[in-house]
Amino acid sequence: MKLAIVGVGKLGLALLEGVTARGVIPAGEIGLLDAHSARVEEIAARTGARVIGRSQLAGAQRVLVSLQPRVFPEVSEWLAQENVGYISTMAGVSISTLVRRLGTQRVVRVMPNLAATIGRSQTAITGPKEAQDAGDLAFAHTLFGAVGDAYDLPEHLFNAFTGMSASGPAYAAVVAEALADGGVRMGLPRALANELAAKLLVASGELLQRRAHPAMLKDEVASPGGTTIAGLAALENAGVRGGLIQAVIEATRRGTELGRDQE
Ligand SMILES: NC(=O)C1=CN([C@@H]2O[C@H](COP(=O)(O)OP(=O)(O)OC[C@H]3O[C@@H](n4cnc5c(N)ncnc54)[C@H](OP(=O)(O)O)[C@@H]3O)[C@@H](O)[C@H]2O)C=CC1
Ligand SMILES: O=C(O)[C@@H]1CCC=N1
Repeated sequence: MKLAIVGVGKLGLALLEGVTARGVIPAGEIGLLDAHSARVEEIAARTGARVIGRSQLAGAQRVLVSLQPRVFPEVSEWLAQENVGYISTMAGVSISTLVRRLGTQRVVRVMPNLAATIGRSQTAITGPKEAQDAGDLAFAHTLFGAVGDAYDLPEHLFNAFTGMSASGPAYAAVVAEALADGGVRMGLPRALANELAAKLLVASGELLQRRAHPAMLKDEVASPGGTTIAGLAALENAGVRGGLIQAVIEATRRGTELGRDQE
């Protein structure tokens, strides 16, 4: 078994779908372990991966830990195996905590996001020299490179990356929902407003990638004395920029707290 995924929840499933769709690892070489046995049986049947139990973990070359941080202390008792490399997606959980609880230096800390399911995650990766020497870091780069962009990131920036990029799809969802609400408030049908909001976020993201700075796109859209600048002035009055900045600050702080809880 090349990879065991422990915790096949929202992120574990997104990664499994992204990885199997791209054929990085044959589905039959992936084991799935989760608390919800019926759900994971269905996922296994759909993807070609197989359900495994705790006793089969030792047969995995690498284990992807995609559990909530709060369950890690208890779970690490049976998760720890010899000659296995670990890759953790858990927000806030540091390399030193992973090493201590898993009893090995072969640990890689990653931070992807839900866009892995469509091959567009942005994933931060870090790990100690032992993980590099054992090929675990290279494996993580291959895995996450297949489901989006993979970045080497120093560990001290992981919580910031988490608070911005991993939490980011939720912020984008709130922006989309609020824009659609505005459209509905002004008379657009709900289904059309939701569709427009999602598509304009996708298209705006692509336009932003072709510009050196987000302000360039804003300035191109806003005609002097026109509609957009009236809307932008309202956003400034409402403190939307400050709200988004604060969201990243608070999410980053929460990552630090989650890490402290594990010490
Ligand atoms: N969701 C996201 O967008 C992202 C999440 N992450 C990180 O990834 C991790 C997983 O997140 P997410 O997928 O959202 O979480 P979920 O809660 O959706 O998934 C965790 C899964 O693990 C199961 N589980 C709980 N306890 C055990 C156990 N003892 N043995 C086996 N399985 C168990 C859960 O079951 P049950 O529901 O019964 O608890 C659930 O199915 C977190 O640490 C999070 O910080 C990182 C980046 C993005
Ligand atoms: O909200 C969380 O804690 C996880 C980590 C980043 C995205 N979801």
